[in-house]
Amino acid sequence: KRRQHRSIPSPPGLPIIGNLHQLGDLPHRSLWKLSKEYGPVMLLKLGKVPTIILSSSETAKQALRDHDLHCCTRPSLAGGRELSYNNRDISFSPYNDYWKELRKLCTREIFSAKRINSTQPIKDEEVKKMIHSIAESASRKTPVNLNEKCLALSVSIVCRTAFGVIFEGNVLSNDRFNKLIREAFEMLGSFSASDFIPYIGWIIDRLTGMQGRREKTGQDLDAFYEQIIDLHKEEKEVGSEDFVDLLLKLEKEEAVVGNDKFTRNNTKAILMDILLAGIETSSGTMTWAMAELARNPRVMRKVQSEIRNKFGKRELISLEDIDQLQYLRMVIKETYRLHPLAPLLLPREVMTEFEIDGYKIQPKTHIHVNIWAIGRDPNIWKDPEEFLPERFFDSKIDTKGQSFELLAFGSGRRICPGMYMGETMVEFGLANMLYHFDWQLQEGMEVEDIDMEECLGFSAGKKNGLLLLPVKYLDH
Ligand code: HEM
Repeated sequence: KRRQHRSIPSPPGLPIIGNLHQLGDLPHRSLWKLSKEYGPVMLLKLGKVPTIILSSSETAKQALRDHDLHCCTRPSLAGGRELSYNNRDISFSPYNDYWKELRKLCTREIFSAKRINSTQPIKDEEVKKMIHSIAESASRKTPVNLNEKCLALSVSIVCRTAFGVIFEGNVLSNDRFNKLIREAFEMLGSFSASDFIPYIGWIIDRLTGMQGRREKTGQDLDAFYEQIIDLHKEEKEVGSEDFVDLLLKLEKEEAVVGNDKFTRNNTKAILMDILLAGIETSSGTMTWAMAELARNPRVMRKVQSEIRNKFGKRELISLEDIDQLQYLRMVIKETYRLHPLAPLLLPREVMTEFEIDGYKIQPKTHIHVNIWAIGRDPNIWKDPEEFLPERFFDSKIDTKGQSFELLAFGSGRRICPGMYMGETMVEFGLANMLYHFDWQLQEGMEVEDIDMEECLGFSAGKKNGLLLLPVKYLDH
C-alpha cells in the first residue's frame, strides 16, 4: 500500500529527448543494465512518451497475464504504419474488431496445426534441396554461411507454403531480397524521432534520411507483393486456392473485416506480416542454435548422437521423428533463452490504468518486456551466460506463453500466432542439418573466435555470417 504512493523508479533524462540517448545500439542490453540499478519496473521517458520496461518474469506475468486486457493494444509508430499500410496487418493493428477477426481468419487459414501439417511435403522438398546444396559445399570442402542457408530455407518454405510461389527464379534475386528484409527490420526496429519528439521529430527524420529510407523500403516491398499478386492472376479450381487467393477473393467480394472494407492494402499488409514476422525469426533462431553448438562441442556431439542413434540411416528426419528428440528440443529452448529474436517483444500501449508491483501504470504509456534480460536473470537461471540445454531436463518450462521465464513468442492475447509454424520450421531444419553433417571450424579458428555480435536495433539476429565447414556424416 505504501508503495502505491511512490513514483516508478526512473533514470534521470535530458530535456526534450528524455532517456532516448540511453538506449544505445542494442536497447535490450542497455535497458538490462539500467534495470539492475532501477529494478524490474522502470519508467523511461522516450522523448515525450512514457515507457515502462519490465525486466522480471514476475512483472511480465502481471502485465501479460493478469492485466493483458488493459494493455493489449499497440502504439501507432511511424515505421510500422508505413510498412503495414496504416496498421492494417495483425502485428501493428490496435486491439479492435478488425484485429480480432483478422487474427481468427489467419489462424484458421494459415497458422493452424492442420494447415501447417498439410504443407509438410513442400517442407520435405525444400529441406532436401538445402541438404543437397550443403553436400556440394562439403564435397568441395568449402565453408557454408549458415546465416544465408537458414534464411534461404525459411524464405522458400514461407513463400511456397503461405504465398504459393517458388521464390527462386520467380521473385527478386536472393541478394536484393535479403537486403530488403534486413532494411525493413531495421525500419521497424529503430526509434523514429517523429514518434517521440513533438513538433520537430519529423524534421529530424527527414534530415537523418530515416523518412526517405522508410518510404523506399515501403515501395520496394510493395513491388514485391505486386509480383506475388501477379502470380495469382489466374483463377484456380475450388479447393486448390492458397492463402493469397483467399485474400484476393476477400478483396473482390468487398468483404468487411471488423469495420474495414477489405482492399488491396489489407492484402499487402497481411503479406508483410507473414514475410517479416515469419522469416527472420525462424532463420535467426536456427543460426543462433548453430553458433552456440559450434561454440559448445560437447553439446553438438550430444545432440547429433541423439538424432543419429535414434534413427540410423535416413534420407530425411521427418517432423514425426522430431517428437522423439528430447535433447534437440532442449537445445532449441536454450537458444530461445539466450537469443530471443524479439528481445523486447513488440510494444504494447496501456488502455486503462492498472498496477504492477503496486506501481500505477497510466493509460497511453508504452510497455516493453525485456525477455532478453529475463533469460539472463540469475534468480531464475543458474550460470545464466552458459549454454546448458540440460537445465530444461525434467523442467515444465516451455515457450507456449504460460512460463514467464521463457517468453520467446510473447504471451497473452498478442502471443505469436505463427508459433507452431516457426517452431516446426526451426526443429525440422536443425534436425536435418545436424543429422547429415558434422560441422567444423575453419582452419586456424578456435571456438572462442566465433563472434556472437547482434544486429543493431530491436531484432537481435546474428550480425555477422557464421561460416562453418560441413563434412557429410554418411561418408564417414
Ligand atoms: C521462431 C520463430 C518465431 C518467433 C521467435 C516469433 C516471435 C514472436 C514474438 C516475440 C511476437 C510478439 C509477441 C508479443 O508482442 O507479445 C510475435 C508476434 C507475431 N508473430 Fe511471431 N515468431 C516466430 C514465427 C512466426 C511466424 C512463422 C509467423 C507467421 C508466418 C509469425 C507471425 C507473427 C505475427 C502476425 C505476430 C503479431 C501478433 C499480434 O500482434 O497479434 N511469427 N512473434
